[in-house]
Amino acid sequence: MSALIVADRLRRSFTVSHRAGFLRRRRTEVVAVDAVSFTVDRGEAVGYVGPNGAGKSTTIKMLTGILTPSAGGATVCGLDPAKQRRALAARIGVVFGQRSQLWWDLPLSESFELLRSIYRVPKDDYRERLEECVELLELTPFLATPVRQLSLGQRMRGEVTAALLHDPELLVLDEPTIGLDLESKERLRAFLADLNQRGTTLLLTTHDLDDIERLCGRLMVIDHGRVLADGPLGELRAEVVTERTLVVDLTEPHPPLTGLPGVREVRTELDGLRQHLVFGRSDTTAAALISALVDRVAVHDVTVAEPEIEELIRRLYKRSSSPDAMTDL
Ligand SMILES: Nc1ncnc2c1ncn2[C@@H]1O[C@H](COP(=O)(O)OP(=O)(O)OP(=O)(O)O)[C@@H](O)[C@H]1O
Repeated sequence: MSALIVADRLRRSFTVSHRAGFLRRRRTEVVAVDAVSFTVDRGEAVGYVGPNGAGKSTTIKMLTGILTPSAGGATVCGLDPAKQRRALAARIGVVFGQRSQLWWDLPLSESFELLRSIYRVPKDDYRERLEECVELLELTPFLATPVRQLSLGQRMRGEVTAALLHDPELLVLDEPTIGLDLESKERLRAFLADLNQRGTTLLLTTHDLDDIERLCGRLMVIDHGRVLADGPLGELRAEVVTERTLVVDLTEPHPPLTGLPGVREVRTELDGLRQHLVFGRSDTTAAALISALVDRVAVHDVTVAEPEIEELIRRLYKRSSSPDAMTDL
């Protein structure tokens, strides 16, 4: 696999001035992104997450050539975003949830037509791609509607189409599902997952962790301008989540199922009809526990409960702010 994005000690600071007395102002430096390095291979789908002000948008802006790094550098599609912004624009698609690349007073279809000529997309290629987006994102009912009259969900489907008309290798999305209702979110996620399956690389920032669960094979967690964790969701889970819970539904109520090997805690519900067995990841496996269980009781159903992704990220932050905190997870 070849690297499509290489960030090499990317840094960006801003000088902000604030009042420091009656007439005095003081200037301070805010480091938004602090020597961030990573690579993204062709075909990956990477979620870039972190709390407000972590440095996500600033990173994305540097990777797309909107902002120049204060130090370090990046290569995207083999180009330097800061120096070759126009050439890069022809190779990547960018969707900012909060900003539009469409013309507000024009019908959606005319915005697409304008973008076609700006990007000099050959007519046949354009028609083919547009038809595909129109079908998959169900744009037909509002193609003739001026953009200002579209709902947020309709506009976002239009934005994604606009970003794909020139067949980019990489699609960068900043909060693509923000403000959308559940159905629109799901439709957009399904479309993006399919696009990635067919080879388009995705890099997205999001606060909606269902986006990550659904779309991203890899998660990068950033805070205070630094990458705290980087890896597949499953691996990050295994790193910081030391306990799992087997939820067991029995065919009839039973006293707490204590004494099973590796089980640290038992909680019961419904008079013991449902039991939560908390076990150490390194002490036993769900499979071993289930086979020990069926020897003792009649089991109706089992599920393994993983902590929510929000909890996972909270633990990653906690781990980075205090390495000793791992012991009490
Ligand atoms: N143009 C700017 N001038 C001054 N400070 C800025 C500027 N842009 C960003 N910052 C600061 O840099 C830091 C990182 O901001 P950034 O927008 O990259 O974070 P973010 O992770 O995208 O946050 P959010 O999730 O809220 O969008 C913040 O402290 C922010 O206030």
